[in-house]
Amino acid sequence: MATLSHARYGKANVRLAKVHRHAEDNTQSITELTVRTLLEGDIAASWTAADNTNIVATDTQKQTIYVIAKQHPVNPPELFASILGQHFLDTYPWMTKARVDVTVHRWTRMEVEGKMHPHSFLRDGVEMREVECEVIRGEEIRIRSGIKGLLVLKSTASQFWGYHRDEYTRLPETWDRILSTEVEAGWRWKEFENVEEVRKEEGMFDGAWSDARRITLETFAQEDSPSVQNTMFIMAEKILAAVSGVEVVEYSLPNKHYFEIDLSWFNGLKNTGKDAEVYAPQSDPNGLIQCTVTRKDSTPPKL
Ligand SMILES: O=c1[nH]c(=O)c2[nH]c(=O)[nH]c2[nH]1
Repeated sequence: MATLSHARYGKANVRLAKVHRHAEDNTQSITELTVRTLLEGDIAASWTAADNTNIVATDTQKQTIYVIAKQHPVNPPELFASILGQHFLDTYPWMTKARVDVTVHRWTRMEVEGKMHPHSFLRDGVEMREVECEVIRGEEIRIRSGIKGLLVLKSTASQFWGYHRDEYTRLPETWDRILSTEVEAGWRWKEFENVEEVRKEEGMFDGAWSDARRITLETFAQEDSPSVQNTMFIMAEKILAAVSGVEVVEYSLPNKHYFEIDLSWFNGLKNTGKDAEVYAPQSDPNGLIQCTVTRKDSTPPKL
């Protein structure tokens, strides 16, 4: 006989935008989100016995997302995710865990004739702010925040040498190369007792996001990088030093290679080493370098 060992379900890719009207200065702002909810609890009978009694339809979950977004703040996304997750547990006593993932899309205020425009925005890049949140009945609230899709490149001050060499090695050592990556960074918060505790600490979520983003960009730009590995570790160390509520920092960085092109076949044209100017950007394959950096002596949170 087979057993259902795990089941959860919900609505993914729920898109919503909320307009904030600021009466004081007659400006508006907008927050655009993609939300995913996943519920767990006493729901197995739907899978194993075709009994939907305890199934809160995924359509109901979607409608709930809209209603909660109307009734509560959607910023910071960590608080919105906690409120939504707690709502599902409060409303449906047979549910034991609500997982809520929120992606915030960029809308940056337009500058028009040298002034910030009151209600017009532009999408300046595909970078996203990410939140994963688990609200568990009788336990704590777990939150992981992050950045995705932040594409960066530096045209020098990146090296890679001293690595293991054997009969499979073709890569030449380099003391000057292009370095490019699409930043995926995440930070796991200490656990929160309840939504009230998340609300109390509301201000630190935006602060952590802007610190992590600033540290990532500054370190990338300023360090003469000996490897992606070392650069990402320094970024993570700095974030842990800057943001006290964070216990773990994770990075996942693709190494988006830019190959030198040997043009010596063309009348001895020099285009390698210190003469390199024209490069071939590679879409694949790419290096992929990941790390988890934990505050010393801390118990890492579970999410
Ligand atoms: O920063 C790097 N780390 C590596 O592990 C690696 N491997 C590689 O081929 N190039 C690079 N660059």
